[in-house]
Amino acid sequence: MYLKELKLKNFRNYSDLDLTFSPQINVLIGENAQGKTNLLEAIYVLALARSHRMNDDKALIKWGADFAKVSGVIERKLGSLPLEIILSHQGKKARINHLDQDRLSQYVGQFNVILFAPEDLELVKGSPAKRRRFIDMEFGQINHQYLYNITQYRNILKQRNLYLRQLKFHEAKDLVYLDILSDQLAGFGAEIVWARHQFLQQMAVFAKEQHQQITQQREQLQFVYQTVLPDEELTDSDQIYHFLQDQYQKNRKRELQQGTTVLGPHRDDVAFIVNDRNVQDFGSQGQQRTVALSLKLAEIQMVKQQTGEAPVLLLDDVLSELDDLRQTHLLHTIKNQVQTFLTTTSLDGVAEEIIGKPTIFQVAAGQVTSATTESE
Ligand SMILES: Nc1ncnc2c1ncn2[C@@H]1O[C@H](COP(=O)(O)OP(=O)(O)OP(=O)(O)O)[C@@H](O)[C@H]1O
Repeated sequence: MYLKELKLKNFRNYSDLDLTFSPQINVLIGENAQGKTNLLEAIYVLALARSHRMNDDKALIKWGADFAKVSGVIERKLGSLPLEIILSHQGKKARINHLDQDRLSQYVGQFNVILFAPEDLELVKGSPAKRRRFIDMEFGQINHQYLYNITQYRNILKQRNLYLRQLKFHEAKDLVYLDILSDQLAGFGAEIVWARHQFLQQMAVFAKEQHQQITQQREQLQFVYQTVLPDEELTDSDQIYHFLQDQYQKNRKRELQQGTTVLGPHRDDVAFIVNDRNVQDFGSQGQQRTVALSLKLAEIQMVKQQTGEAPVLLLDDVLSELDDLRQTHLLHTIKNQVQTFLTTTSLDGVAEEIIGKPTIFQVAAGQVTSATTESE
């Protein structure tokens, strides 16, 4: 799939923008703070109905404006698809083919994007929350049910934690209500753990292959999913459900003392093992970066496998962070296969023989001009 057209109205520093893109490589070139990342963010918002850099949608609305609109046309095997996201101070609206969508979990997944930014290079050594978010955003794009379960889990977890606090401070005492919440949480939690287990197993195969190629067979990458039960003991969602229920009973005293839910998929993590050692603790910065790159490339393959189409790749100033070997591997893998948007302040140092003849856009102070493509 690829993004053919993008229109922005009052999005960040863009008042009005209307662009048509190449299905291959699009380079957004400009000085710092001109709006290159804002443009990638708009594409991300069109795909996932939320920003990759913040939770507050209001920050996306141009200062002083009442609303922001991002619309685009996606070309897929089945034809063109218009998508639209409208953000206002009252909330957000999503439209597929000009029709309002009631549920954002239904909207997400029409347009698949993979974003790779310098902060992703921190994925391996960053906090577990970053890795959970990575799994949720990537898996959520290709599985509506997963996204729905995550939303439900978060809502119930919030209610349950609130209720545990009330019990802790003796503002409530009905333990039957706690049982009801525990049962609901165990239900959604079990589905999430089982889905993550399966997703990570599939993704590990692709990531291992990518990692081997980048390191010229020197390194073996493995994933270890760290959840409520050891990875190898997970058999199905029913088993996890009963296990969680049992654990909530066993930990009741502790939860009442702490006033919070002490276990469940909201505490999950994943460890990346290279040649039998955890890269988070023992890997060099270079090895950690290779893992991050292998993960991103594995995601592209996952989306392709699940949807039958390649996603769109957004590279936010990341090429300059990769050495020649990794840069070459990345560009070779995407060449002629994946529509790519790449932001940079300069193309100097980017392997020209691989990047080929991209379509270039100049970005300056919220204005984008199409520079002559080198192929013309
Ligand atoms: N809601 C908003 N309304 C108007 N302008 C905004 C808004 N949010 C951010 N900006 C402006 O957008 C600009 C930043 O753009 P962006 O983050 O896309 O930079 P960039 O071109 O990617 O630069 P860099 O290379 O430094 O990452 C800043 O000038 C900032 O003031």
